[in-house]
Amino acid sequence: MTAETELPVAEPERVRRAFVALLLSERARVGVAIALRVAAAGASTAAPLLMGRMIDALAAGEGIGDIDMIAAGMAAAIAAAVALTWLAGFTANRVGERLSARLRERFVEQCLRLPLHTAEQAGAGDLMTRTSVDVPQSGNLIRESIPRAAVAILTALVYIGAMIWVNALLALCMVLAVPLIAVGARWYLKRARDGYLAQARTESRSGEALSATADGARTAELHRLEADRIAHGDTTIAAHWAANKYTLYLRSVYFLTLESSYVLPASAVLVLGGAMYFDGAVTLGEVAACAVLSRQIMTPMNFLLMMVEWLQRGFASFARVEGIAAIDTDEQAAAAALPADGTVALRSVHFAYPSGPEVLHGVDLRIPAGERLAVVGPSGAGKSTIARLVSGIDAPTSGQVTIGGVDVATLPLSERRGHVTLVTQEHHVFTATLRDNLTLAKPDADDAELRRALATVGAAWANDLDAELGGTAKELDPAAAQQIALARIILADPDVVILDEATAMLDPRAARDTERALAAVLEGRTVIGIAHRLHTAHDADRIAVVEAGRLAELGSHDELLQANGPYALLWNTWHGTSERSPA
Ligand SMILES: Nc1ncnc2c1ncn2[C@@H]1O[C@H](COP(=O)(O)OP(=O)(O)OP(=O)(O)O)[C@@H](O)[C@H]1O
Repeated sequence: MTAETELPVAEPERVRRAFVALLLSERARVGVAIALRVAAAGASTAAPLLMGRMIDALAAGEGIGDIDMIAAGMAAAIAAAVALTWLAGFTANRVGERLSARLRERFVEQCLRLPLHTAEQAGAGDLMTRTSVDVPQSGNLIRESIPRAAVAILTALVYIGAMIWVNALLALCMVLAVPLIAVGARWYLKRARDGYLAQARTESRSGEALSATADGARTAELHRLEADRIAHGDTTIAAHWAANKYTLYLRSVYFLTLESSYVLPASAVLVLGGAMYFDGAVTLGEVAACAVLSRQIMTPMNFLLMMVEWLQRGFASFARVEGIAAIDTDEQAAAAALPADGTVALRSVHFAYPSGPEVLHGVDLRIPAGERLAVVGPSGAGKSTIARLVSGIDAPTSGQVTIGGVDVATLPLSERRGHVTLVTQEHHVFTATLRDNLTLAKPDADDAELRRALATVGAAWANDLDAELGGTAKELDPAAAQQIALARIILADPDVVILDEATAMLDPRAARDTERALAAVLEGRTVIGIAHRLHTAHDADRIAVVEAGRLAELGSHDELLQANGPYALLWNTWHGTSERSPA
C-alpha cells in the first residue's frame, strides 16, 4: 500500500481569486441584493432619527399635528425597513443558493477529473470529508455567512453615517470600542485559520481510520490486528478532539472580548451627550437619537465579529474545496498530437510507487496495433503495474510509454479515455437504470447501439434498458456486472484495451465465454491481457513473461514452449509436469 498523501489546500491568494470569480458569476443578482440591503439599512436609521426629531419637537412645544406627522413618518420608516429587510434577505438567499449550487457542481466536476493515482494516494477519508463537511460548510459560507456579514457591514456603515450626520462628536464615542475589538480580533485571526484547517484535517484522518478499520474488519480479525486498529483509531480521534478543543478555546477568548467591547461606547454617548446637552451643544433629541443608534450599531457589529469565526471556518473549508481545483488534473496539458493508432510502446521504463522501491527495471516492449498480447508472470512481478502505466494512471519514473506514437503521460485525461481503457475485476454498477449505466461510456448512444453491445458480451438477461440496477434495486451477480463493464468498453470504442484480471472472478467456463465474445468485439484493437490463467495467454498472439520487474521472454505460445524457458516451466507446471520440455 502506498503512503497516503493528503490532497492540497488552496493558498489564500487562490482562494481569494476563486471566491471573487464565483461572486462575479452572479454579479447582477449580487448587486441587487446589496442595493436592497443598503435601502433597508437606510430605512431603519430613519426611525431613531425621527424619534430624536420628535423629542425636540415636544421640547419646543410644537403642535400635535406636527408630532402626528413625525409619528406617521416613523411608522412608515419601520414598515419600509421590515419590507426591505425581508426583500433583501430573500434576494441574498436566492443568490447564495445559486452560488453554492455552482460551487457544488464545480466540485463534483473537479473530483471526476482527478487523476486516479492522486485520488488513490489521498485515501477515501480526505475526499469524503471534503465532500461531506467542507462542501456544505463552503455552501453555508456563501449562502449565509457572506450575505449576513455583508448585511452587517452595510447596516453598521449606514448607522455610523447617520450618527455622524446627527453629531460627529457623539459618533466619535464609537471609537472607544475599537481597541478592545482590534486586540481580540487580531489575536483570534492569527490563530483561527490554522486552527480550523487542523480541525478539518484531523477529522479527515479519524474518518479515514474508522472507515479503513470497518472495511478491513475481517482482515484485522484474521491477523489479530484489532488492538492495533483500535489504538490507531484512538490516536486519530484524540488528535481530532485536541484540534476541536483548541478552536473552542480560541472562540471562548474571542467572544469574551467582544461582549465587553460594546458596553463602552454606549455608556460614553450617554455621559458625553448628557454633558453636551447641559452645555447647550446638542439637543435632547440628538442625544436620544445617537444613544439609540449607538445601541443599534452594536447589533450588526457584534454579529459581524461573531461572523468572523464563521467566515474563518467557511474560508478554511473553501480553501480545502478549492484545493481540489488546484490539483493539476493534466486536463490543461496540451495534446500536441493524438495517437495515430493502437500501437503501444514501452521504452526503458522504470517505475517505483511513491516511497517504495523500484518495481519495474527498464522494460522495453512494442505491441503493434491490433495485436493481442498476454502478460504472464509470478505474483508481484509487475504485470498490473505495466497495465497502470499503459493506461496512464501512473507515469514512469523514467523512460516512456506511448500509444500510437504519443506519450501517454502528455495525453489529457479526456483524450486518454477515448484511446485506452483498463478493465479490472472491480466492475462498478451504479444505482441507476441499465441504460444510464451503459451511456456513461457513450452519452449519445441510442438504444439499438446499447442492445448490440449487450448482445456482443452475451448479456441475454439484459432486455429491459429501463431496469433499475445496483443498490437495493437489483444486486447483479459478478458475471452480469462484468458484462456491463465489457459492454461499456464496446461503447467507448478505445484503440487499446487492457484486461487486468478482468475475468479472474468468473468461473473458468464463463470467463472463456466472455473472452470469446470479447475476442470478436476487440478485433482490430490492441489488447493487453494480464493473464492469471494460462489458457487465456495461450489464445494470445504473443506472450510477454514478466519476472521481478523485467521482461523475461516474449513470443508466441509455440515459440516460448520451443524455447523451453520460464513460460514453458509455467505451462508445464500448470499442466501437472514440473520439468521443462519442448512443446
Ligand atoms: N499501490 C502500490 N503501492 C506500492 N507498491 C505496490 C503497489 N501496487 C503494487 N505494488 C508493488 O509493486 C510490485 C509489482 O506489483 P504488481 O501488482 O504490478 O504485480 P503483479 O505481477 O500484477 O502481481 P499479481 O499477479 O499478484 O497482481 C509488487 O512488489 C507490489 O508489492
